[in-house]
Amino acid sequence: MHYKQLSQQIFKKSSYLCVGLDSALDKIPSHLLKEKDPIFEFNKQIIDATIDFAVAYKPNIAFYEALGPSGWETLQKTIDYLPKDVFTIADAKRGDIGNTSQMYAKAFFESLNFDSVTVAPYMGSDSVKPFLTFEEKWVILLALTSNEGAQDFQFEELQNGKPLYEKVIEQSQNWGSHENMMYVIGATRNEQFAHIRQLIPKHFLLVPGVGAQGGSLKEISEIGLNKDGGLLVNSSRGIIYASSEKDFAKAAAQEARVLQEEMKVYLDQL
Ligand SMILES: O=C(O)c1cc(=O)[nH]c(=O)n1[C@@H]1O[C@H](COP(=O)(O)O)[C@@H](O)[C@H]1O
Repeated sequence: MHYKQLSQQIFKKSSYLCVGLDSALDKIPSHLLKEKDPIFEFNKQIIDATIDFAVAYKPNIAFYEALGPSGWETLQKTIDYLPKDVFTIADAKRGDIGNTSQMYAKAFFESLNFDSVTVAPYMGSDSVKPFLTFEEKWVILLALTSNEGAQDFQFEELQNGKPLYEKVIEQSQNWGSHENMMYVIGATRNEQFAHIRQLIPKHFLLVPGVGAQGGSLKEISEIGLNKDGGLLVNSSRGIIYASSEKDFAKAAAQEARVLQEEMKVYLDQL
């Protein structure tokens, strides 16, 4: 998907919500377990219920890999089920020496036909660039993550006084452009958010960590939105596990609607 198409979808739906499909057999409602493919049935109902409120979907690949070969089938069915006008993110956090990254890119962009994949920057430019050679496909580079362990390396101060995550952002900018690269910035990082936005005013930011991890949609939106939208805010557990009963899809729709309605307020202020 092109930058412009994504931006148009955001204004059409008045939403920059990404629904995280972190779907696990021990978390989905028990009545679905009798289905042939319980996770696909769950995803299908979640997608149907939330599609009016979301512009992107992000299956976290770990949840599918954990199921073995059938998990990959479920993932493929889920991605095929999603309408073509939503932005799809393979949350796989990949990155390796060049020829291996090339294969990861083929797996997610050609075989599964995702629009984007999350990539770790640790191995440097030659591990990321192979992902950037595919038309209309995106790299979403981990920059400043939402988890506690982000303190271990990402905030490490370099000789020039800047934190490591800032170097990642600055150095990676010439690997691609704002039309094929996004950055992951955790919603729990609002103290750093304004400065990051200054460094990369045009890039889309994928922001996980609202809902279950406690990030504030208001603060992130006020700082992070730009004239093209510029944000994809993810919630996984807060939406998909809003209820563990038969009404789970309705409850997911309600959670997604609440986020979308708040997003509309911020978009209308642009
Ligand atoms: O790359 C990600 O999506 C990601 C980066 C990050 O810094 N923090 C983070 O939580 N995530 C992912 O975003 C999702 C967050 O899920 P919830 O906390 O349930 O909304 C999970 O799939 C995480 O793997």
